[in-house]
Amino acid sequence: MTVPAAASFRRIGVFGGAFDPPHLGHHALAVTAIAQLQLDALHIIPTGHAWHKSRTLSDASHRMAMAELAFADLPQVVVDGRELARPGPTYTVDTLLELQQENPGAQLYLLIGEDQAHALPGWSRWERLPALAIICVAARADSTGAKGQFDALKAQVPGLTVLNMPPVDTSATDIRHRATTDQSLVPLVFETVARYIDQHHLY
Ligand SMILES: Nc1ncnc2c1ncn2[C@@H]1O[C@H](COP(=O)(O)OP(=O)(O)OP(=O)(O)O)[C@@H](O)[C@H]1O
Ligand SMILES: O=C(O)c1ccc[n+]([C@@H]2O[C@H](COP(=O)([O-])O)[C@@H](O)[C@H]2O)c1
Repeated sequence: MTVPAAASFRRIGVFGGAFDPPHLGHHALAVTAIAQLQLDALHIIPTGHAWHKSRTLSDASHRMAMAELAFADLPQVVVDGRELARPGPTYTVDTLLELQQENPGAQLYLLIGEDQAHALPGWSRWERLPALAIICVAARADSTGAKGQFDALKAQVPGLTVLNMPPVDTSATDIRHRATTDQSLVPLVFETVARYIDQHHLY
């Protein structure tokens, strides 16, 4: 894969999510993006008011703490709580505009999983996103067979890049279900995160 930005500029990844909890699929995506896109920094951004999710998310403090644990081994990562501090629904376009202002000349890379890639045309002011960041998509193992549609999406989203990573069959939904049914979480999350979930009686 060719790396699209000029080498002299900082390359900043932006990876938002509920992270309720952060799991090995998120971590694999982060590791892949740092290597393939040669990121200088990767902002992990837990979602504030997730207007697009029907369930109530765990408290922001827990999701921040778990994100710190889950990505602790990656020196490029900054766990960034800006969306948690924002009143009202949070939109990615506003986050990218802020990061662009804070980092003049940097190339931003927006990292999303396959499910969100297909939902992209429903995002707030989504047509503005390709001008703000190169959108990079990771395939998901639990996809509903919409893979071929990356081609259709590429036609709609200038610069859309597909990350070269084997799909990781993990979802936070599955982990929360395991927690409520007393199954081990460790194959799907790091031990530190599993311990945190247990200690704080999440899920
Ligand atoms: N296994 C995975 N492989 C690739 N991308 C993933 C994976 N899991 C989540 N993502 C992506 O990470 C981002 C944040 O996801 P999120 O925190 O909602 O996790 P989730 O597992 O999808 O959660 P839930 O099951 O509660 O919907 C989204 O862009 C999502 O597509
Ligand atoms: O900006 C939007 O309209 C928008 C709509 C849906 C999702 N997002 C962002 O996409 C990221 C992943 O979302 P999710 O639901 O998979 O955790 C997270 O940062 C959300 O804020 C953003």
